[in-house]
Amino acid sequence: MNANDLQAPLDPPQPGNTASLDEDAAKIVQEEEALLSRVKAHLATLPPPKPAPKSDYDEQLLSLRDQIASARLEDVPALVQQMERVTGIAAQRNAHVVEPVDPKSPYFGHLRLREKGRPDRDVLIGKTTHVDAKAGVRIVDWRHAPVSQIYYRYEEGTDYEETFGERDVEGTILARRTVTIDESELLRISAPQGTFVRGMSGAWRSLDVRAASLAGGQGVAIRPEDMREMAGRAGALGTGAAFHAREDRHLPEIAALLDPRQFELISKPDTGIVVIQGGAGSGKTTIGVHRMAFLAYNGGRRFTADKMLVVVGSPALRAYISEVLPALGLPGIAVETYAEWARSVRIKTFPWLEAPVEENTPSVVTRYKTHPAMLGLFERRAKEVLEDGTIRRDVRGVLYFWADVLSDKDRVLAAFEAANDPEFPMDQVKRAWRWCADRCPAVLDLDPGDRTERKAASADEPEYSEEEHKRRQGVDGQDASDRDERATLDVEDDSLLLRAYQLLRGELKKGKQPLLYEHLFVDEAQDLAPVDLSVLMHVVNQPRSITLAGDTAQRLFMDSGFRDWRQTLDELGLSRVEVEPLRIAYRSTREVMEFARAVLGPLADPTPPVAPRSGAPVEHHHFPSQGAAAAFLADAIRPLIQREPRATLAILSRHPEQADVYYEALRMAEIPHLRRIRSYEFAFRPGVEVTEIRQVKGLEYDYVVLLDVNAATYPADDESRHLLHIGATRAAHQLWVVSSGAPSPLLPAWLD
Ligand SMILES: Nc1ncnc2c1ncn2[C@@H]1O[C@H](COP(=O)(O)OP(=O)(O)OP(=O)(O)O)[C@@H](O)[C@H]1O
Repeated sequence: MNANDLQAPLDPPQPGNTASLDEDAAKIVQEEEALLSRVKAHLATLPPPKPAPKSDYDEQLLSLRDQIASARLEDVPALVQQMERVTGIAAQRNAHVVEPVDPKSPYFGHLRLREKGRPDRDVLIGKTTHVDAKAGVRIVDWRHAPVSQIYYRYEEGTDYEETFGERDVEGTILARRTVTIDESELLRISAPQGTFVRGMSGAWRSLDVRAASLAGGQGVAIRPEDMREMAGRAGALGTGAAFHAREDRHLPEIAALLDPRQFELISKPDTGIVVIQGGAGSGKTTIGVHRMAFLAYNGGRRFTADKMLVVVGSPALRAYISEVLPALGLPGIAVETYAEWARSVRIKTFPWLEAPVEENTPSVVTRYKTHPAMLGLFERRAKEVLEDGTIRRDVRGVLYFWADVLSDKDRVLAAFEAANDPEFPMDQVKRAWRWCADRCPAVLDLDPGDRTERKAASADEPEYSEEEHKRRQGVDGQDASDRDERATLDVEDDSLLLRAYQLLRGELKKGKQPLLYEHLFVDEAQDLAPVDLSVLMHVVNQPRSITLAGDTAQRLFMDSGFRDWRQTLDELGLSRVEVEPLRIAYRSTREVMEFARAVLGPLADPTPPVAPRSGAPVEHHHFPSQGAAAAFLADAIRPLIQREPRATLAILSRHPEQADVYYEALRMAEIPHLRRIRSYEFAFRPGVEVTEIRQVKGLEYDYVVLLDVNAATYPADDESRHLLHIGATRAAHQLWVVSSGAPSPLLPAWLD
């Protein structure tokens, strides 16, 4: 074969078992089978890949050089990019070998292109690049920009214009198909003409039009949408949708399914801030991690794994995405919750500050410390003290500054009066100020090195009452500051201290080096305060490359200072950054999304999401007591587990005590694979998990039951609305709502 072989029509198709398909569909299947046979035959001729020694990439580079020598012009950029990537990876410590093409699943996309004056050619999209012009096989990594742009942006039958290396190319997409190849077998083809699946017997059949549009959520697994008639009867849990589901329920790697809008966000320029506002299940996490893969591939040595940070909302979400990062070629990326990250950096920055963290911070104090007015005050005061030189420039000076700003009554009151926040009236501000004025000096006294100095400067301290003084001095008259109970930090102080450090001293440090990442992805950003985001933005190297993803409808920390994206971006000085909306809800069915939107009431986005899949109606089951509800659930769950052993079911309550009651009842009913999740230790495998809604943020299940959706548990307030919305949108296929007392007023009237 020569370099032009891919331009020739495909080998005569092997006759497949396509009897039930019409002529056009059969032709498509036969073309794809022939193509796969050719690729398989070629891959079988390759020597088995030798694991390259960790520090030696010469072999891979030599092989790529040989491929380039015999490649066609338009293939050269992909190969050069792969070479750069190998070189870049080799440069990292803990380097990993670039994977060869996996013969079991060599590609997931097929483009047939026609360019002016050239014969037609086939380009396959996969997870790594392999071009063998002689064998007529051209597989290109999905992250390789020009080719992937054609794959993701253009539809079959449309004309395209792209730049390949130095060359502008115009052409037409003759065919654009997404294929599922597993264990070297072609199992599914999605094309504009239809979706064709191969059954167990080897016979191909066409999914009906409705089912064919239901792509989503399960990665390469085949969804048994056409099995829906099996189940979905009212009063039965389970729709049949989880029958063939994946065993592993971590976030899937779904490069094959990305839609043009998602790809647009993933492939945004590597510098700049991309802010994604998308409803539940619209692919925010998916985009964040795929964008990192894209940057790592295209950004050369800048975006190596050790230079990227992912900040997630909970340990559960960290576990959820843990498997996809290595699968995307990103092993070793740090994934942390903000609280853990901030705490550890604060401890490293202020190692001598051994203040315990307060467990019962009043909500007014949280509001005070995370309020944008406080961030503004920190920024203004830092500028002033730096200008007038009234600040110690060492790390201890940062602590003084923090204490001073938080407890300077006049300035604080002026700042909050100017902010004029109706949700934070001045009497609450004063209460919070009192807390700080009380505690900050006690924290300063923890620093033995500075205690003497503190006493000398005591004229600046907030005044203690005589009683407090006595307590501080200890009843025996000795200095008892070491055991002053008020010498605690609130969780929110981590951010304030870190921000104060940045404002006064510049970059945070990792050892002696600046703590700087090249890319930051923040998921669930709506639960971070502007000050948290500000700290994070300043640990990213210039020119900044950041992805912020969040959903205002899923806010859980109502005191966190985040109101909406626009306001938060303005507060961060990012007024010109666009908020990128995502509209397609991939995870949940239309029925689930309708319910989830209804419970939001006035908090819902005026533009409803588009949910392409339809499924079982949401059902409300009302019982007089928790016992009766639990007995009913046990009866519904047992057959579900028998019918669909791969299903995942979440039974979600608002409070842990409620989850305990149902868990105990289901345990006594001997429900198999039952797990009570108390502290984010999710299994990501089939079974029944009983937990609280807060814990499942960001995760997904086939089926969800919301427990005790009673008026007493979910009154008509914002927090209840957000919680119900989050709980409901964990469901991919079916949602039940159970009440065991007077139902919540948030339930839509149409549910009964
Ligand atoms: N283009 C797509 N086609 C099919 N499935 C998709 C697509 N994009 C995302 N998904 C799937 O939709 C589900 C939800 O994605 P993801 O978790 O990224 O959404 P999210 O916006 O972060 O959700 P949440 O806000 O609820 O945490 C996942 O199963 C993901 O694989």
